[in-house]
Amino acid sequence: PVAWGYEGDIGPCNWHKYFPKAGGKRQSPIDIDTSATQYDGSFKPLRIHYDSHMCSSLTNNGHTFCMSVNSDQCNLSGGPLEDKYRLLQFHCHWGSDDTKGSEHTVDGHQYAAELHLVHWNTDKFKSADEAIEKNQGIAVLTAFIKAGKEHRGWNHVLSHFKDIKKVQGTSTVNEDFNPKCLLPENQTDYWTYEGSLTTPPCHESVRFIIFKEVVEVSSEQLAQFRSLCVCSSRKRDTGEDEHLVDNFRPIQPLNGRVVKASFQ
Ligand SMILES: C[C@H](CNC(=O)c1ccc(S(N)(=O)=O)cc1)Cn1ccc2ccccc21
Ligand SMILES: [Zn+2]
Repeated sequence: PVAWGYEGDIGPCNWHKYFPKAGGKRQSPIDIDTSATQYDGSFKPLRIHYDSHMCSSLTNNGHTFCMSVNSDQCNLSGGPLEDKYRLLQFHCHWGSDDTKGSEHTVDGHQYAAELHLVHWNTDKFKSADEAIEKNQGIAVLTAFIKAGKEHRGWNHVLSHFKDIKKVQGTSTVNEDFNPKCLLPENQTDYWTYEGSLTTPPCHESVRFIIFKEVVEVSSEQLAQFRSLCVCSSRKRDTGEDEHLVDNFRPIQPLNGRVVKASFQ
């Protein structure tokens, strides 16, 4: 597989050379210009049904941490979605300090981090690997994260980070954890638009649902995101680990797409 990253020759400006879809017309992330969003009164309530008795595994894939979920009881439907989607994994994007890290921006404002809960369309496709590259195949519930008060739910995930500090590290998470606790309280106000995977191969298969309410975690918890290492144990010439930070893609052209709002 072709190596890609977030800086230098393998960075986002060159992804299109090996991953042609990265140069497509409906790429993500984007800036949400709230003065240009269109209210859509036809959306039904979002239905987010997750159970917490699901065995999951947490991995450092060298680009982010990924909590894989293998429960067929974690489903998403309603809102702008025509079909039923199943939770596959969740992960985050963050920066090297609290002033940057989210992928989407709102009126040009970038948050400290962004949570992606990735679901695949079980009505239209037989597997996640098929859905990942097809239109309407993927739905990503998205929450912005800012530095503030401690988030106790996040500690259930962060407590496993010491096992995945190095790339390809994996840890099994078998506790009574429901990822719904990572979402904001207000789940009726969101923006939604059709985009792409924000990492190569950047398939244009994603409907983003982005909550307006921002989730708070403490600065110490944000620092734990940054404790992950991007390389195996390759030391930089200065001898210290290379940390996994600034794993957010720059915003992409809207190309005439309209961002819908579930609220006025
Ligand atoms: C893409 C897939 C690996 N990438 C993702 O699953 C993924 C999910 C969500 C996002 S985000 N940040 O937009 O939420 C980004 C990437 C590998 N893979 C699996 C099947 C498959 C088929 C062809 C090519 C690659 C394939
Ligand atoms: Zn993501």
